[in-house]
Amino acid sequence: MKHCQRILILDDEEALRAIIAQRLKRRGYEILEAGTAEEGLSLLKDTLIDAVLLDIKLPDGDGLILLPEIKQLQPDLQVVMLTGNGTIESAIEAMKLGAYDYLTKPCNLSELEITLQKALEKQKLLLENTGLRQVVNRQTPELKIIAESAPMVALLEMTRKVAQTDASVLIQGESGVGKELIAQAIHHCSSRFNHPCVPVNAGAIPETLIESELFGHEKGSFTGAGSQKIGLVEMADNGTLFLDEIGEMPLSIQVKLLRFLECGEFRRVGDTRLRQVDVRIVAATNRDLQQEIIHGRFREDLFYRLNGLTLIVPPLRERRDDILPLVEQFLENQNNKKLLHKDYILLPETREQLLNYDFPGNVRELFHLIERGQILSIGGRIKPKDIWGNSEQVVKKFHSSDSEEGFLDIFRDNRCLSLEEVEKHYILATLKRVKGNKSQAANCLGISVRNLYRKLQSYGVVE
Ligand SMILES: Nc1ncnc2c1ncn2[C@@H]1O[C@H](COP(=O)(O)OP(=O)(O)OP(=O)(O)O)[C@@H](O)[C@H]1O
Repeated sequence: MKHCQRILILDDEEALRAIIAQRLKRRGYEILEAGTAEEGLSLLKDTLIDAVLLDIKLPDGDGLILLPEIKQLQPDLQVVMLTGNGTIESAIEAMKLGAYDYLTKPCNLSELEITLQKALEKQKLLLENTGLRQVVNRQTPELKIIAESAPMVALLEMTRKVAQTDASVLIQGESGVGKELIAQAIHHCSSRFNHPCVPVNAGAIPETLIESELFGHEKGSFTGAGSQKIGLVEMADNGTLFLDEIGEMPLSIQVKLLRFLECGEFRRVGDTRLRQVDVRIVAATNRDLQQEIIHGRFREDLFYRLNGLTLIVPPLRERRDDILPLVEQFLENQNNKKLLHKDYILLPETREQLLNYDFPGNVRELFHLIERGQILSIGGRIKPKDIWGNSEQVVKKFHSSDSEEGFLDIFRDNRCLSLEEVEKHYILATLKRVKGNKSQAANCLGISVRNLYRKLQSYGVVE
């Protein structure tokens, strides 16, 4: 998927074009040539160009008049003017109109090469800055992953190995286990670490907007597209694109994503030109994609494309050695951020109960519970009831889920239920218990409110 920079030489002197083209091709640039303004403009309408070498005197036009037209067609590209003696004043005028620099003929090829190189660096910086303004960069400066248990130690070892390759990675695991953290670790340990790691949450973007979020759009390409927008795939150029909750990607977008993954090429919405980027793909899901394929909700060909390497993050209940170190790290972080009272300690019975709890919402639920414990504790000593409410509730929590009124009824007639059905019943019972308060229910379940909404929508409970 490597993208080489493309330069257009727009000059009517064929011999000069040939010399410059030969030199630049040797440096790895892709070169296009045009001898007239008309030819140049027609190329710029169909092909994305990174820089133009533009002669001021053309047989069918003036470079100074052409310059604003070029900039209008492709605002990001850089223009270096070529000028004969006596037209230097025009060249200075061109710089006022937005040209990057000018060179006088006869050209010194080394100088020309350096000028173009600088122009292309500027263009890249401009693109990155636009990207940064548009993306909420959620990368943490120092990535601390707690891994005391044997399964997590093994997973981190695998993560390090996977990071050294450029293969697509699929991270699987229940909600809140730390899939996003592992994705960030892959990026940070890879050779792409000083380029962006851009997250895309397929479940959080409305279906009608996903394509333009991913691939960008041109001004006026649809109602509401008031300005040109660079898509997330372009922002991730040379870095990593993290496709979170890939299982929730609508089928219509899955086709477009597959095409992009196969060749690294895409089109902005409302643009006919093909663009190319070099990105590494890391995807994550808490769904069983094989099941999704069987039910026709996920494309098999996309699954095989994404599934270059698979990492499975185990649920917290299968790696209990991580529970207390995670709590310690959470408390330490909050102290560092000076959010709360300094010395919080877990009473021995609190530790005991945490170690025996099953955490359906995994690490995210653990952190929510500790946060609640901190707020309700007196003098920084976190008791079980600060975390789980009164002791009666605590006992109920540990007896599976009979705190959720009516939940156990679904098992009483020995019905055989899929995990999805059990989850649905549990969620609805929890919602009933908290009298429909969705943020409280999400908190109890250890999932985000957004995630809860999506699940309720899929049950047809909310619109
Ligand atoms: N091993 C770990 N060490 C430290 N913090 C962790 C670890 N695992 C998860 N966390 C923290 O738990 C929270 C949830 O993790 P994360 O968002 O990565 O989970 P996820 O599996 O991507 O969840 P979802 O499926 O809901 O998107 C985050 O605050 C994350 O920093």
